[in-house]
Amino acid sequence: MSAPLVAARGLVVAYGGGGGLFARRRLGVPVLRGVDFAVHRGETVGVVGESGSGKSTLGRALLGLVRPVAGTVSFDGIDLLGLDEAGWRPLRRRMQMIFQDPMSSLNPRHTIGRILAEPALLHGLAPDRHTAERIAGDVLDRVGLPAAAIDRYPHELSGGQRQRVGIARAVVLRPDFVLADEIVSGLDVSTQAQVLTILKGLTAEMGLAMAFISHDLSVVRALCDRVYVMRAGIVEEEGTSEALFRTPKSAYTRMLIDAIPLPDPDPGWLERGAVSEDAA
Ligand SMILES: Nc1ncnc2c1ncn2[C@@H]1O[C@H](COP(=O)(O)OP(=O)(O)OP(=O)(O)O)[C@@H](O)[C@H]1O
Repeated sequence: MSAPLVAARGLVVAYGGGGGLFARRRLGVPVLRGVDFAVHRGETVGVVGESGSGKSTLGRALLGLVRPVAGTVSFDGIDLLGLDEAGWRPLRRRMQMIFQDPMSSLNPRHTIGRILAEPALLHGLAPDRHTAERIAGDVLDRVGLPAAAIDRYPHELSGGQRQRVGIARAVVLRPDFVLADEIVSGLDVSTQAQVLTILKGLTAEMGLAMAFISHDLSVVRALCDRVYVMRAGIVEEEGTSEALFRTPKSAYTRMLIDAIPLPDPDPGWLERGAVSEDAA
């Protein structure tokens, strides 16, 4: 297999060091305790595990938002831990995040058009405002929102529509890698299916790599090529979705799978999720 696009090796993260002279000595118990992780180009990788197992911390470390005390993180072969601000600049466009709560990550005073057009201008994907607005319109259309949404504000949209904007804002920059952390957990099941269908289509179309953090194993099963199971800061098990859900190796993974409320009788739900759009 080709070299991974995103890779972490021996990752150790501990919170609570604070500042001060003896900060290093005061590091708390590690939240990640030697994690190896990789996402290849075009691959959607799930990260599951019980609350507090370190999923979000792993995601933050991959984007350089927390600094590990040991281990390495690389993106497209570049050692992220050795980068200064100038080194990060060209990478910021290429690594994007979709947040759980788009309401708190979208500027409430900006229209959807501005929220989408500004990053395109800022990162030089559009030479002028007119082109940026056209790009914004195209992306809105791609996530199934009507053209009129361009003049709306985040609070004027439904939760599902806002999450489509969150996805649009991530992909408008044509990134190589997207981190999605619990992005559908606040939505009802049918809206979840619509949002995930859009995401699945976009990753396939754009050849996007994605790390998809979720506590919902049935969603991960339907969406992800490969899965990491986290437990108390380590990778308990890793495998293709097919193998891991069919024949889990560890008792912990089996327990998580057994805890899925009802076995999905219809594995095709994700493909058909976009049938009833809430885009109006
Ligand atoms: N900023 C922080 N400062 C201190 N401790 C933190 C911080 N962020 C997370 N933690 C702790 O690190 C551990 C792992 O948290 P993390 O959010 O990575 O887990 P998670 O698997 O994503 O959990 P959840 O599914 O509940 O979001 C938890 O014990 C949490 O309390």
